Amino acid sequence: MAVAFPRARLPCGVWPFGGSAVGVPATPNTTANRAHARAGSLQPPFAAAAAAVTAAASQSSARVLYATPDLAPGPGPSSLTSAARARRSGVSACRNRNQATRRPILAAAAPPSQGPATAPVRPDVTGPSIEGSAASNGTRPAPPPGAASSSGYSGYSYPAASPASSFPPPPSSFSSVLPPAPPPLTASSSDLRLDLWLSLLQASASQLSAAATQLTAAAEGAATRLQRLSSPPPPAFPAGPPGDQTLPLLTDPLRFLTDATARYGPVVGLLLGGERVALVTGRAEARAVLVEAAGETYVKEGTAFFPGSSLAGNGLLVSDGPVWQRQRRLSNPAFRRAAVEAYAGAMVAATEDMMRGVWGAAGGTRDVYADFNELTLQVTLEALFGFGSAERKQQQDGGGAAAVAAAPSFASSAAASSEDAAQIVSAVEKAFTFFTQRAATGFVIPEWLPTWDNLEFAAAVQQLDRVVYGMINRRRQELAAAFGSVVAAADAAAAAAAAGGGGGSAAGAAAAAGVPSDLLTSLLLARDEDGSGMSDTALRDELMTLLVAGQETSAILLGWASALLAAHPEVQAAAAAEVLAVCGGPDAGPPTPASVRHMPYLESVVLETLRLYSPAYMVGRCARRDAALGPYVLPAGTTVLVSPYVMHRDPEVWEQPEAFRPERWQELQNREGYAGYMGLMSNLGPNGAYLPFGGGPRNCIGTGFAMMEALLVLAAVLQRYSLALPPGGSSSFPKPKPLLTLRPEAVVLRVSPRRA
Ligand code: HEM
Repeated sequence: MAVAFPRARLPCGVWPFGGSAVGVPATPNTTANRAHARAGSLQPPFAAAAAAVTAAASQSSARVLYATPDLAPGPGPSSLTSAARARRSGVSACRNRNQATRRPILAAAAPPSQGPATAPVRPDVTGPSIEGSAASNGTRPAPPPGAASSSGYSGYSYPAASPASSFPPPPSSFSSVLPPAPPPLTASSSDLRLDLWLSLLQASASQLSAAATQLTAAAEGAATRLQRLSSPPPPAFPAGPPGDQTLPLLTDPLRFLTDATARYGPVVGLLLGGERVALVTGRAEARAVLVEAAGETYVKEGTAFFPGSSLAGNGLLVSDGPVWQRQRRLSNPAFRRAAVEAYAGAMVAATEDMMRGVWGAAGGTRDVYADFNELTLQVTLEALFGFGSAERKQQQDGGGAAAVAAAPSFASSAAASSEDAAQIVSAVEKAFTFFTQRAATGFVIPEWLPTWDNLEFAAAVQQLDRVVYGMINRRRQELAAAFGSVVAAADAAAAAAAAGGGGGSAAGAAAAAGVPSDLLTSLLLARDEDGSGMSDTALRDELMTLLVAGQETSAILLGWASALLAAHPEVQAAAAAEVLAVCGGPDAGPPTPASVRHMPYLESVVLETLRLYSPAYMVGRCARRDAALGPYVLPAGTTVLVSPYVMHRDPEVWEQPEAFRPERWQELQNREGYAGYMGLMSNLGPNGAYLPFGGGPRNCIGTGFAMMEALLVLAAVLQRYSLALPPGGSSSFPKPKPLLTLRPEAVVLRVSPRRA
């Protein structure tokens, strides 16, 4: 049973990296500004006024609408930690304004005691949470007395794989209960919208007094922003263009970033929507922000233009502090080389599907960016949830009933997967369309506002939640059936990983027992030093984060790489010659993780593509305290935007910065020496100005995955096809469209099959 993926182009895109060119941010750490953040982003000075007006509704409904415990109705004060109590009572002014936009859970419509809501709600709202670290640090309600006890085993840990592991150990308490299976979705989407709408109204009505307080605070925040528009910058703030720069930035982000840097230097002081922003493009300064003072001074929380979303919840991209540390530590093993190589089959299979299917034996003119969007969605869904893996395994094993009987879990997953995949694909398509439209308008309308788009988006997120929680539940049962219990499965996986067996990964060990070896399994089996694992909520948030962070970025990389290869036939010829020499001609077997290791030129093509067209063209942080940056002082609350796009084209660092010259990477390697691309990217590059995957502790966890995918897909394509720009010369080269990410508008190429 083949999993059907939509043929339509996915207009995907969420800017997971902060620093979008859209929106008016809020300075963190004040209630007023958090309210403003929820009020969304408008052009100044309207933003300030809008913030004041909308803050009331935001605050009035937030407690009921969002599952973040300090905002949502949860257990009574006695069951909260002191931090959570403080936040509820408004004592802490510093809690993440982003989080407030992330969990539009309409708990008011159907409190847990009333049984299943028409619109399903997340288990952490209706039932007990099992998130150890979060519960203990106050970001989630603790499990109620009598909840199933802790998974309660310990004694092993995964070796450190990233700077994240140097952080202090996690909190030790952890309790585990399975959430109830999410109820089936019975209502139509218009019923859902009606319910959502009523919930919002109810919530607003019941929270008016809180709204009054917040309105005052929002008005103060708005006044501060308005005042900034007419006051001089603070002392020692970096120089920059006078006045609010929102409009020039929105008009042409890439030109604005480049020109501002050329004119004002490595740190530019900006006012954007009344917010103080420092644009950082100097090597030393970027290192200070992303590496040296990361976490201590520069954090994600409070970063302007970083609205967060209920889709990705409180996953790795947006969390900070102990929650992030723990999640990163638990997730790292799933992204080690052996684990990533296990997805190579999915990457090659998706490429072959694309070439056999829409490219065909005759080739033709295609928007390959659209094709790559489908391809990377297929790969991501297989890597995350195993969709399609059962079918492929059957084919690889010779197909037929014997193969299925030998892997009963695969078979049952396959049966469920087609339905689940269809639902996920349709929900993801809706959600990503929502993000793209939101970015394209230049406004960030807060997700809690009951607009038609928001309601559609909320319904899509709920659809995703229902399917994902259902899959988590099923996978727990599969693991328990195969190993006796989930705890035993995690123990077996840890033993296999320690011994280097099962492919050296938790998922590999699970696969040996007939359970799908995907990221869901890996994350489900991940255990911290105290033996605790991820709650279902944390699992869901990480899975959605990986989907959001990994799918479109990879499609963008493939799109730009193909365009550059088509525009530079000599580079394409050299890369294709390397691929054909290593793998053989179009009729030979496809590339593998082992074979792409022998393709240094193709690797250089990918690195050079990422230099010129870094999908994450800005990454954002917030100074959580007054910070000295070179000769400047950034007041607490300043948003810092580091721009890989500008740094990657710095003429002081890169010879002929605008030229596409893959050879430069071999020259660099010979001159400086580095151990493969991972070594190269670990420290902002050998010249301190290369950061397509970020840098420091918050670097991209999916770097290896993305590089492996790019190399395998491009090698498979070059083995079978040649690429050419359509007639029109350089004018047919795709235009960059800097929205949330630096995507191409379209990559229309002529794809022609190679002769054997
Ligand atoms: C070409 C593809 C990709 C690019 C250019 C890219 C780029 C980045 C960058 C620049 C960051 C750092 C953001 C910051 O510092 O604020 C980041 C973080 C992240 N990326 Fe990627 N990424 C890619 C693919 C992937 C893939 C395939 C996955 C997962 C399957 C992934 C998952 C993540 C996650 C979870 C984070 C947050 C890490 C943390 O804060 O601990 N990315 N990515």
